[in-house]
Amino acid sequence: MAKLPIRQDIIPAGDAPILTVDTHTTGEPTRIIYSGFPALHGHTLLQKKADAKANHDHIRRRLMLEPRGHREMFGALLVNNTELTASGDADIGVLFMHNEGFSDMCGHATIALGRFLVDFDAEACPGLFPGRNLQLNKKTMTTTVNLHCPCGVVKVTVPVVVGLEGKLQSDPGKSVSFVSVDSYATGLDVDVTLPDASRWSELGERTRITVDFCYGGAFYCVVDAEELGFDSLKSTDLDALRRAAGSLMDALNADPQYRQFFQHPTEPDLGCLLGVIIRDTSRGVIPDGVDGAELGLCIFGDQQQVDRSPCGSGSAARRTIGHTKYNWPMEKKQVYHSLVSEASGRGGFTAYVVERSQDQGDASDVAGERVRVRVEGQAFYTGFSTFVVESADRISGSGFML
Ligand SMILES: O=C(O)[C@H]1NCC[C@@H]1O
Repeated sequence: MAKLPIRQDIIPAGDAPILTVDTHTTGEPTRIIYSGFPALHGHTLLQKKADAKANHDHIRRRLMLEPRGHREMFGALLVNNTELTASGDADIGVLFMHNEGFSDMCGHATIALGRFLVDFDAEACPGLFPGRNLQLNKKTMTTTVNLHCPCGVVKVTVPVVVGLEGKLQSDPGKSVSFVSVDSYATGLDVDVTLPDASRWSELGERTRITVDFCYGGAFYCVVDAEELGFDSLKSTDLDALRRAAGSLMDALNADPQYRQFFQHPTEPDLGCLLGVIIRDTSRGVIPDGVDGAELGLCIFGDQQQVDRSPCGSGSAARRTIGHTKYNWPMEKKQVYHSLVSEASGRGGFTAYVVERSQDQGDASDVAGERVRVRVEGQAFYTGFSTFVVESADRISGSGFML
């Protein structure tokens, strides 16, 4: 363990110290775990995810929840050997985690990982990404990393400069981008009936609302703020929005008739509704060089975690809705703002369709064609940590959330 600033032999309780690099992407944290997490059993990334859930969830809780984290923390565990790194289809794997479990795609974390996977010092992280062989595109001054996420391979493009000793370093002043897996709408203008137990006060007397469902590496229910009974996203009580999103999620998960809108065509394990994205198309600062903007709020997971970023996988899903429902031209660049980027005028995610997917799969389970969406955003380093649990500490080993 690195030299500690205290005169104390920290005797970790069983587990090795865990080393992380902390980042934020438009305010949304990503705690990148690069050393100390127990080796995961299984050949495939999804098998390793199942092992992490079954046998090491206490460590997820330790790193995501208090006192080391908080209810809005997000994490990314690097996995340097998966079935796709073995086949050469990916460079390195990742498992995403948050305050109540693991998720299958995360765009804001992917943007942060793009920088870290270019920047990390191989000597400080022995064994991490052993096959790292970054190719420099001198014309665009970028390099790419093929990231194996649970949803599939995501191609990450990182602007770089040639830094110390001629090694590539990410350029903190430019946006990292990624091209996500096939994105497609699964339901447009779907009527949802809300049972009394799943209604919220802002609905008034209404018992039905109309929503869209879309996949952008994770499944989302996308709905306008007004449809939920809120006049906008700007001056609204975040807890009221959290309650409404939680009630809507409960109603969608409880009623089998809606299951069709978030079933994965090939991997049952990926068939879950990650969150609700509340849209306010009346707002959104339009930066130079883009065609449109909208404000949104991604509320995800069973604990209604609130994404501070515009949500990368959600931006891919929403841009796909623009393509499918509103027939936007593929090259139309839309900026997706969160409350943080709207307030600061910086950090919106730009998304546009780069291609129609070659394999349109089984058209019966989608509400429009499958497309590939590029999402761009900026991430920054915020800290570097060594996390331990002292052997006498009987409180914090598995985290807690009040
Ligand atoms: O940016 C994203 O895609 C993620 N942010 C939190 C919830 C989503 O997974």
